[in-house]
Amino acid sequence: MNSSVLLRFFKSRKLSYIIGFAFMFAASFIQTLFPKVLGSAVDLMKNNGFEPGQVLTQVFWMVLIAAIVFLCTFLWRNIIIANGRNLECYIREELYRHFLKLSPGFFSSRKTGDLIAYAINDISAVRMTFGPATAMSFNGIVICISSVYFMFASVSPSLTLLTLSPLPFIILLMLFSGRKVQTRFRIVQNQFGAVSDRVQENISGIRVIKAYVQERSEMEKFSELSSRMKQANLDLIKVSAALPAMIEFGFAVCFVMNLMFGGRMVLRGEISIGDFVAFNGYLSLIVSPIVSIGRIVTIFQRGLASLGRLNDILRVQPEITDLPNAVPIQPEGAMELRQLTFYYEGSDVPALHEISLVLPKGHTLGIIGRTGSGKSTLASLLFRFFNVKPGHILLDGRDINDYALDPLREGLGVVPQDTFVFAASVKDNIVLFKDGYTDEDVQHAAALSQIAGSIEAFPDGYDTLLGERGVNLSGGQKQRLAIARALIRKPAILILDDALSAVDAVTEGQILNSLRQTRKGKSNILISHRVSGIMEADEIIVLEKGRIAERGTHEQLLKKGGMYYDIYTEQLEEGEVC
Ligand SMILES: Nc1ncnc2c1ncn2[C@@H]1O[C@H](COP(=O)(O)OP(=O)(O)OP(=O)(O)O)[C@@H](O)[C@H]1O
Repeated sequence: MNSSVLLRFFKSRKLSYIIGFAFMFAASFIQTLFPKVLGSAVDLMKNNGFEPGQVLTQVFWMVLIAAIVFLCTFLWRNIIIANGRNLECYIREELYRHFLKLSPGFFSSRKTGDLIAYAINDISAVRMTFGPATAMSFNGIVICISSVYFMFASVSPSLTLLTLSPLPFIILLMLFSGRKVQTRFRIVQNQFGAVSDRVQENISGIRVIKAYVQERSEMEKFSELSSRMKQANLDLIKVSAALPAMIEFGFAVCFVMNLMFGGRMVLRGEISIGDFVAFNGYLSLIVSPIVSIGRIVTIFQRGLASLGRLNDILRVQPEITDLPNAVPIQPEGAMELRQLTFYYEGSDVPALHEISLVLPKGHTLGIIGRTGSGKSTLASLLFRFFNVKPGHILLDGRDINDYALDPLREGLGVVPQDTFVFAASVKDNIVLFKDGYTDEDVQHAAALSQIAGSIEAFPDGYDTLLGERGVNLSGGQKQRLAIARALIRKPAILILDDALSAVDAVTEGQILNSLRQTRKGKSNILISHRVSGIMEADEIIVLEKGRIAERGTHEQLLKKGGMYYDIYTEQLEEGEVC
């Protein structure tokens, strides 16, 4: 998938790449004409009674060469480097699109920090490889080949061979140290990952750390990680610092050899002084591309490693997708579960076991049960966050797997246990960045969920920023905001997953009252630990270890005197039921 992403990108920008590389070729090649013209000018000046006009012509050529090289370099840099940025943006969007397609199970098995690293570090490494590093390689190859050609063809083959004889050693040395640098660099990167993971985890869990007075021990662990990272960096510097010095030494040997052997050839009249100057110019021209080889190899190694990592991620297939003949319609509100059994991956204990029930359109189902009894699992199966075999969940008589995912989820509304607040305005948090809702719709949804008063007390009302950059909400306020978010969409089936646990009994009553009045003809599934949250439902099921232990209306269940009755009396004594 990923190589085709690269190919698709290159194909879509074929023309600009061809133009960019043409300018780059022109710049690199024309640059190598400069030492030759300089040499000719020196030869002209050396002769007695030289013609100033002839020298001026050479000067003109030199200025023209410099101007063309400047222009071509400016153009190719703009085209190729800009294409690198476009590639980065293209892959990042592909990756993000892919992330959005992946099923929740994928995200629970990966670290957030790792996924962020894909989107930032790896994509940036790929950009460096297929942008600047590729350009530098091409540029360097053209400069080196044409410089060596001119040294060989227009100065002296024997001098070229002699002077460049240290080059293979320099290149071998660079490749050898490059590998060492690469290994040590990988250790630095791993240490960096460990440090940033720790920082991220500690910042997210700062309240737990403080509450359990863990600051000192966390600091000690962090210091150890930080020292390891420092040591890894020092080890890297030992190799990387020696490399440029060794390369410079190698080139110094080349220049000294040119001075010795080239100088002798000038004295013997085998080459002109202008040739000697031109030769020096070519030698200077190839220094920079050859010095860059090590860096380019490192960039390529990193880029290819990152491309491999991205490939692995992009190859992960979303577990939950539309069937080929999926129907693009929203459910209308009737639900039936037939012998629904569900195991989480890797678990041999069913989270739900042979659940059968019917929820007619417009009815309300209450689900109560102890923690871990399977309540939230049932809610997440309705959203197809996990796959269920055909025939076990039916919506309006149609198997849930036959629905296209988007309309299915658009027809459902959920208020999950853990409410997520985006770093955005209150209004955007309610409409979820969708157009098409009026201010009145937003205010109405907020009023129904009993949050309007709190919002209006905020400095900027519905425009108040929430989350990291803005106001922090209490647990109960967050829950009510999430209820407004679900209500505004007027879903055919509304699922409140313990969504009133953080509000007081009076507010809970008010919200349930609003629901009864505004959701006539629509279905609701109320999941709660508290009897008060579900007692008015048309049918209540009591879940116990994934099975339906009891079912009926509130009155029927009380009469039964079973588990529901026990929960009710327990909560009555604790004052949780009015
Ligand atoms: N993603 C998951 N992977 C594996 N097991 C899970 C996962 N989510 C829940 N479980 C397990 O499935 C069982 C049912 O969990 P579920 O969250 O549905 O319970 P619950 O009734 O909603 O609990 P609570 O009232 O505490 O929210 C539990 O044993 C739980 O450990």
